[in-house]
Amino acid sequence: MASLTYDLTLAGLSVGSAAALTGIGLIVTYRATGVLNFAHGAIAVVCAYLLRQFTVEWGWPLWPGAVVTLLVVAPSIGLVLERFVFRPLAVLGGDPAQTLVASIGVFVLLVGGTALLWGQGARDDAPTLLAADPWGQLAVVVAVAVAVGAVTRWTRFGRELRAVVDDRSLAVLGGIDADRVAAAGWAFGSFTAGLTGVLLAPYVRLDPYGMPLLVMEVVAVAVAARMRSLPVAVLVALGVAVAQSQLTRLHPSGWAEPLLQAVGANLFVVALLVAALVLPGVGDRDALPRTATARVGTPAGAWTVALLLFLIPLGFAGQDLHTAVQVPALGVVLLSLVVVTGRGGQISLGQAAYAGLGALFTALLAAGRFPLLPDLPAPAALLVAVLLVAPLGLLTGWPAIHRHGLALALATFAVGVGVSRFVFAQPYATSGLSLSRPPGFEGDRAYYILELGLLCLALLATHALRRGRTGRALAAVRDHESGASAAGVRVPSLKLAAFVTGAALAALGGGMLAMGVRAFDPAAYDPVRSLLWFAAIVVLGADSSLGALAAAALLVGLDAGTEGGVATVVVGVLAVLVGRFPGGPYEAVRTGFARLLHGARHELTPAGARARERVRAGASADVGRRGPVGARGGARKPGTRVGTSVREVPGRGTTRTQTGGHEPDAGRGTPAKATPQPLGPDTDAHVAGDTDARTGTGTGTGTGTGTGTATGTGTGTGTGTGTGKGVTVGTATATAPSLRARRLRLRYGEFTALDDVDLDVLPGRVSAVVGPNGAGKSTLFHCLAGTLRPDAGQVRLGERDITRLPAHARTRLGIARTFQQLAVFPSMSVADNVRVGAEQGRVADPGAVERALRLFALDGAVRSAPAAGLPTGTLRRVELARALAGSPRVLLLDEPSAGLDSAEVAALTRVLRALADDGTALLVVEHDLDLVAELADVVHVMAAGRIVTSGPADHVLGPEAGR
Ligand SMILES: Nc1ncnc2c1ncn2[C@@H]1O[C@H](COP(=O)(O)OP(=O)(O)OP(=O)(O)O)[C@@H](O)[C@H]1O
Repeated sequence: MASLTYDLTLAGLSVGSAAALTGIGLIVTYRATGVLNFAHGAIAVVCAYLLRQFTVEWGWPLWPGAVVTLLVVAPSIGLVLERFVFRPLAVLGGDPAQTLVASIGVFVLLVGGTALLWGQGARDDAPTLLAADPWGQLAVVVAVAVAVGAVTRWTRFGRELRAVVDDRSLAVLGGIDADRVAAAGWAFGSFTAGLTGVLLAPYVRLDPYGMPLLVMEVVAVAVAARMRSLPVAVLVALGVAVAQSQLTRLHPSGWAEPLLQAVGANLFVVALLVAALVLPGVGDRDALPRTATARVGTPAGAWTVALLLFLIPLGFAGQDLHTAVQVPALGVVLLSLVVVTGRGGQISLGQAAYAGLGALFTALLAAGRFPLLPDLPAPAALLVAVLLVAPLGLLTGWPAIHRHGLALALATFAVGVGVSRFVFAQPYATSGLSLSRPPGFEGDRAYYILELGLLCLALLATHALRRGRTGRALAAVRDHESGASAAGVRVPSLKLAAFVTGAALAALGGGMLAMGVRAFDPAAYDPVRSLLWFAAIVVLGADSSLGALAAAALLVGLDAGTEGGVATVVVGVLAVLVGRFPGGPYEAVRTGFARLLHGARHELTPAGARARERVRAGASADVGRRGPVGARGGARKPGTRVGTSVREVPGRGTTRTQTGGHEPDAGRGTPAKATPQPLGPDTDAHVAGDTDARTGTGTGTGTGTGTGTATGTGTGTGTGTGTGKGVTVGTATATAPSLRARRLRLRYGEFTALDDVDLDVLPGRVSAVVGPNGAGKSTLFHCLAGTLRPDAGQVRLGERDITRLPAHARTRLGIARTFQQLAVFPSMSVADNVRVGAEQGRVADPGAVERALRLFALDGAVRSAPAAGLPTGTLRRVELARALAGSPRVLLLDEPSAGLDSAEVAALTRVLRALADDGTALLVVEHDLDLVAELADVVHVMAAGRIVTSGPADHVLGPEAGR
């Protein structure tokens, strides 16, 4: 027994050494470049094939072949990738999601290239570099780990590496050549990949698809080491491998046997699931790159052309028709990615799992082998399978609630690999499950027609989900998750819904694929497919149903028309390039054609860009018009309010009176509304008018006060003489509640950021929080907005305790917010940005969109321009309009003047003041003391996590402030 233990340990150490090498390579590349190299396994396979080519095919001696493979080819692959794929991306801004897509592209490209060059079949004659005896391999691992540790710790290069890892931009400013460090990281990472490949190849099947996946399964080792510690990676690799080896000794009988066997054979997959789903996410950064999810405009007539192209196969016969049967089915699978990735912005590298489950369940149900369910006719089996798989979408949907970017990629990849190993690779699934087509549709032509029908249904479902309220909410989540949450979108449930719908569509497509070939083939739903499909949908227009159809046709057609692997290579090349072209490949092709045909780019400028240009022109004119208002407004004395109004809202029993001030130089300003806007019948609306928000020129009377009376029934009258302050934004809700914080405490580790903070944000008042950097202002703001939960204390809205409510729920109660860093939805038009706020806000008020647009002068050409690329001042207005469109009762503004010029600040001040006059409770966190003095009724000064002073602005800031 002792010797068996010893032998199994040795076997485990041998596998563990290869895993440790992979872990070391992944960590070093990640540390040097910030990229988790998904192509690591593919590089390993390329090197293994190359060594075999040198030695077996060309008859080279082993060691020269190994030296060329490992010391020349492998590092060169890394250098080429760094120079031509990842360095250009770093130059463009180093978006981690873009590099993730590129590394998946490299994976797909290398796997496809390997299949093209060496065929798709497995080889079992790979040369053995080191004997199965693990000691040699272990020695290599230890030597590599020690060398990396020594270089990192004691050499100049190591210091440079650490500097780049800490802060790349700072390191570059300090004179360090970050590209050289990255190149070295890539070269070393590729060397370890090559070494893993040639060491593993003799002991596993050398094939283009299976082996890269096998190598990538051990990414768990690097994740468990938090992409940081080499000793932890080596220990985890060896530990898991030895445990996996020892598990083969256990032979329990009964139900546990297959489970234990599956776990024993796939302990690295279990480790991957734990590392990706249970441990905190690594590299938890943003979602997908914009180019990956950019809405691709559909050229006129494209759907007609697509329809005709999809009808062409009806004229095919024989093998061609049989092949064509795969296209609609794959189209349905890819539509699932349009929902999840294209519209929802969620990375999903596990979609093949859902397609495979759909196929497997359909086959099992039709064969009467599904537990507890009777055998069903094929159509019913497909339907039930879809219903059963849909909730399993939570497997990836749940991790997506808290994970983004790389962490979500790993989680979904882990689920895909887990399902593949623990479900698809089990005897019941691999023992040849056949599947018949529905009666009446047995022939390929008839079945193709049935598929077209199902594809149309899937297109309709996708269309419904991408249009309207849900579609806008999904796009908002994709564009800016916190912004969406602040607008009131229920982000977690929407993500779950996207993944569940995606799983259902994938299951439908998977079942159709299986019926097409009349069998369940586990290889057709391999996790590598997930990567290929994801890359295909990203490069061919993620947020485009037409793109999904094109991708399906491309994947099936290219492989059928040429050699297997060509489609993979094409998709890989496109995915590698996707980050290089702003707007994605379509835009690049379109621009290229435009240049070729007309020699001028603008001639084919899409409508959105044209609108943007119009808007830019308009925006500058607009700012010009605002100039005088800003200049005048900025000079107003503190403590005085101009443009006073008296409003009565009998219906609500509210009377607020503000007496006006003196405007010393208002003569240059905007003429006031002589007659304040009567309130409409909808007295609940906060945003009722926009009389002169956009006018900034003219002659005023210099001084004066305005009065206005409005009734809740809309019959109000008003009189006024102007000072130019006449922004009327609607009526206050008489019952507008206060937002109150009591004894808020929050610690970041040992550091106390909030220490017993009390704060009241009252209706009709502007409260401001000021203080030095690090005082705790933002932390307090986040506690009020719901993005942070205090350790102790309470936040109340009126009588309601909202301390534990998330941000979107607070928005729906009427607490809107804006962000210091703009949080607009760049792919959406200005009007749609505002519409999201109206649809998800406190009250669904269809008129609120137009009112908010008018109030912020966004109702001209700018309304239909995509938000991406608009000037900061315009985007601030968009964000405010979105916040107001939800009819908030409390408005929280985090440094609202950031990025605005003085004219824009003055215009903003006017609108905010009017909102407060209208009954909204405003809280402003602001560094600009002039603005605070101009605007705030009450100022709270924070220092070291406490509110140290509170009072009227001129008391707290001094009478000179704001002059
Ligand atoms: N996530 C965090 N982890 C640890 N410390 C944090 C975190 N966020 C903020 N802090 C620290 O808490 C303190 C308060 O930060 P906060 O951002 O609330 O201050 P602030 O007054 O808004 O500063 P600024 O005006 O510079 O934005 C600071 O010392 C900051 O370094």
